[in-house]
Amino acid sequence: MAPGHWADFQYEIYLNGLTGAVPRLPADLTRLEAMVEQRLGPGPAGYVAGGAGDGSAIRANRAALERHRIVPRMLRDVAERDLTTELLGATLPAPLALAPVGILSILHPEAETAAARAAAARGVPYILSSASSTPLEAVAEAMGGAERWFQLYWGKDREVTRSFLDRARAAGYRVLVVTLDTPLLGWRPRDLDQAYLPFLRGVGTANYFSDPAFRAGLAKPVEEDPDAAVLHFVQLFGDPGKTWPDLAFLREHWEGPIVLKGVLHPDDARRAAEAGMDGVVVSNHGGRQVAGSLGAADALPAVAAAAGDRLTVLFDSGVRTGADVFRALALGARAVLLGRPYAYGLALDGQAGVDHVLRSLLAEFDLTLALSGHATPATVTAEDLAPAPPGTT
Ligand SMILES: Cc1cc2nc3c(=O)[nH]c(=O)nc-3n(C[C@H](O)[C@H](O)[C@H](O)COP(=O)(O)O)c2cc1C
Ligand SMILES: CC(C)CC(=O)C(=O)O
Repeated sequence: MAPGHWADFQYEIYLNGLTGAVPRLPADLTRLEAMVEQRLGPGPAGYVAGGAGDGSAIRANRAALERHRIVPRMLRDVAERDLTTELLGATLPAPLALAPVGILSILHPEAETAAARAAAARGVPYILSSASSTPLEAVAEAMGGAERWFQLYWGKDREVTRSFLDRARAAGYRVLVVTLDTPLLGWRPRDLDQAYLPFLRGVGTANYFSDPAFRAGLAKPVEEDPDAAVLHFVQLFGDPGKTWPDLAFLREHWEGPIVLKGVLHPDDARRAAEAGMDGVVVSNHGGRQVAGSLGAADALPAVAAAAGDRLTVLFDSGVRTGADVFRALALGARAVLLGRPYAYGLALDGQAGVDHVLRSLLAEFDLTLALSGHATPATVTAEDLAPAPPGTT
């Protein structure tokens, strides 16, 4: 993708209109959630859309972004735009990666492989979840020559962790994203009320069940006693006993960049830098873990200030539009991770659906950038935002 051409998707859609063809998915990505609710059963749709407790953290994520209004500037030559972004030693076509979203096979049979292919085709990094429905080696192949990022659920069994890191390295993953905010699953009423937990049926366990260290911990092979294997997975999946000094183990066993996901407090960002980490993702896990927690965008400026130039700051939780990408950059992020919207695109139209979501978001971001007076993401700052008047969000 040539720099600055993301907005061409807009013309492509208009030109299709000459033949009467309209896109299969809407240009307004906020409509996807309702479409998925209609298309899939309440179990999978609820699992993806749902959040912790009363859903207040999901609402807080949106409110924290919408509280900031963009202040467009005029006559600043935005004819040639370049969205390329240097991130953790790589050049990305835009300040965007796809967030790790586990168990995608509840949404589409091609699951992570389809999402990885869609991202790779546009040069956007896809962060593969530990809780993938497809083994990491197979997804790496689907990524082709694109950047490979692996998200680690840092569980109780050190040998399994070590084995995951070895496998990820051998499969060409370069960046390790360590998710800190899910040592336990949050209280999620939509799943509880439907007794819907796909892991109990073995969904999302592909990396574990294919892992020699995991298999060594079982009394019988997975194939002979799958229920015992699931139980073992549930027991070792998260580790609420971990503390900051434990990061030394990961630092020792991973040579590439390490990014800690789920950081919301500036002191935690400082500790990440002290532990030799390379970046943080400011995130509240899409409001799925702590009901009542602050909107992730509310945490961004202070974490970015604490990170300074010691850490690369990424952001997710609530990104739905090109304007949201702009806001996150203005608040201090270098790039954003897109979560639920691409999972909805996958659910509705497989790889093509993810492609549609990616191109729509980046076209809208490119246009937002241009129409606000910027030719590159690097010049966007907090000066481009104004607070929404009280009572309007
Ligand atoms: C269905 C679902 C599964 C997720 N699985 C993972 C996961 O396996 N690992 C992880 O670090 N985060 C996971 N997340 C969190 C996302 O990476 C990201 O933080 C979140 O989706 C951002 O919120 P948003 O989608 O509302 O923007 C998951 C989120 C959803 C919705
Ligand atoms: C716990 C996982 C396997 C997936 C996840 O992170 C989530 O559902 O939020």
